[in-house]
Amino acid sequence: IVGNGYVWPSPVLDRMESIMFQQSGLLREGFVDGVSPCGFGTNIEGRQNAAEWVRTAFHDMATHDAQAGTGGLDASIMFETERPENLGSAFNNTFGFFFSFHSYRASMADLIALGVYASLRSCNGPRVPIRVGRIDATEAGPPGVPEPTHDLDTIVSKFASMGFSKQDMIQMVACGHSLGGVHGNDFPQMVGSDSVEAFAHFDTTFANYDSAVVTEYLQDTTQNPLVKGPNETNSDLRVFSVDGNKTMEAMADNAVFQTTCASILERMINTVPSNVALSEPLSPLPVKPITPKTTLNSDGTITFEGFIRVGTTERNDTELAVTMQYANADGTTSSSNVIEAIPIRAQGGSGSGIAGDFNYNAYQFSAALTNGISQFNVSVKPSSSGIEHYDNEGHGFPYRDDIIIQEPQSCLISTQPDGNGNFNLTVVAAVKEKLISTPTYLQVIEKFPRQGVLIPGLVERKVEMKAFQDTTFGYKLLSGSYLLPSVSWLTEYKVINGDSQDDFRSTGSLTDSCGPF
Ligand code: HEM
Repeated sequence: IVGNGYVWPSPVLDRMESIMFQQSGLLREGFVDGVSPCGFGTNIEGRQNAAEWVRTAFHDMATHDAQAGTGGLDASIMFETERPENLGSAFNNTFGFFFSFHSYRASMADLIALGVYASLRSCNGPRVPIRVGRIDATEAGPPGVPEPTHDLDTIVSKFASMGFSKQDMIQMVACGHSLGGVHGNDFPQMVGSDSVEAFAHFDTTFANYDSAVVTEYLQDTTQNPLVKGPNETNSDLRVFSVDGNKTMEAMADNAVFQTTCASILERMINTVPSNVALSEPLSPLPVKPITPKTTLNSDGTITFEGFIRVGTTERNDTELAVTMQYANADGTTSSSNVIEAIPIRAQGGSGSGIAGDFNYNAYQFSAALTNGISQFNVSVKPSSSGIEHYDNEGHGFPYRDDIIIQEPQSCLISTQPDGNGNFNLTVVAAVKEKLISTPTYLQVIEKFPRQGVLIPGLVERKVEMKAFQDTTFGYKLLSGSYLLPSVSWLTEYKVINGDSQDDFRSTGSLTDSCGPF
């Protein structure tokens, strides 16, 4: 039995793991597209997304107050882009890309942290471990980002209040300024031009994550405008030389640079408000159920369907036979409780990412209600070696059937908005009769626009679901409707009753018409 990393399901971990590792091929998320290749900047002269993403993480973290345990990587910078300390379009460019990934399960702050990982990986840099669970701020925090005009004492004391020593400060600045540079339209006096195209890089290898920013500084061949520019704005020179170049000399070796930067940038992105508990570092699950779905049919059977993603990085073998052994609804099992998950043909059935490759298998299986499924384990049989068993850290992969969202009977009427431009969302769910005595809710994540902030806010809305149709199978069908503002048509919803729920689904997979049961 092979370890699974974390116990599935987990709303945040599942979502962030997919965004982090499913980059191309089948079921691709495409997060790394924004920083690939490393020098990429939406083909706009003077832009490098990878550099902007890393700078965004620093500016967001930099207002952390270590003593008070407030601020840090909490996406408060969304509200702070007008401040002089946050000059430039880097931040809103970054949010513009993260926009479509932001959800109830993927906080902007976690996406900013993941942005550092993706940027460095795309630029041949080290792997920065990614923990998740950051919580987004709902308003601006106090200012406090160091600026190039600040004197050394001010910069040192700002890093100290974030919780970083002088040596940490030197490392963090050098590790940041390996990518990108200074924009003429933000700092014309430093670049000698105020044009958008004028982009003075920190080192000659700005599209490769390496120690050139350090070695060129030590050899005095550097063109870094924060070293060679006007005295008033030479902050890199002041920072790098504060200990007589000791720290910079230690980082000159590229291998040392990589490990030093992985470690200091990890500390940077894990600088969070004290009420945030971060997860263990994410690694790709060796076996992961993707979008498992249940549907109650009018003949009294239940259909279970979804995908099983299997890691294939360590194998020289894509001929994998994948089966699921399931337990009935009452927990009993039998040797005939086996579902075959069939390799998907589209795109070779495979996907990959910066941390490895996957194969996807699909299953669709109908069972009599009396049997049902409560959980399953997965077996993988490679063509050339023994069978592997995956049991979700001993818990089995749970499959709950006390609440079933009925997508065929649910719909999102996007063709006929009401007078205020709202779309009607109707969700029908089959709910076990034993739950009917207490209320069942449709819970919708509504997005709302915020003044001066590119990214909409998220708020949980609840409506009680009403009786819709009886069945003779021990379930009642309930229906709930919610008017979604047009900015919010693509969002997540779930159905919940006490401890029972059918987890978040995307409104994107609903059609325009609610069908009959
Ligand atoms: C004393 C502290 C720091 C000062 C004064 C400073 C200052 C600056 C300035 C003036 C720019 C040019 C921005 C523009 O032209 O729009 C810049 C860019 C950048 N900074 Fe820093 N920085 C500091 C620390 C850091 C740290 C700790 C990191 C990350 C670990 C970082 C990452 C970056 C990156 C990646 C860019 C390039 C952005 C781009 O190319 O669009 N900086 N920094």
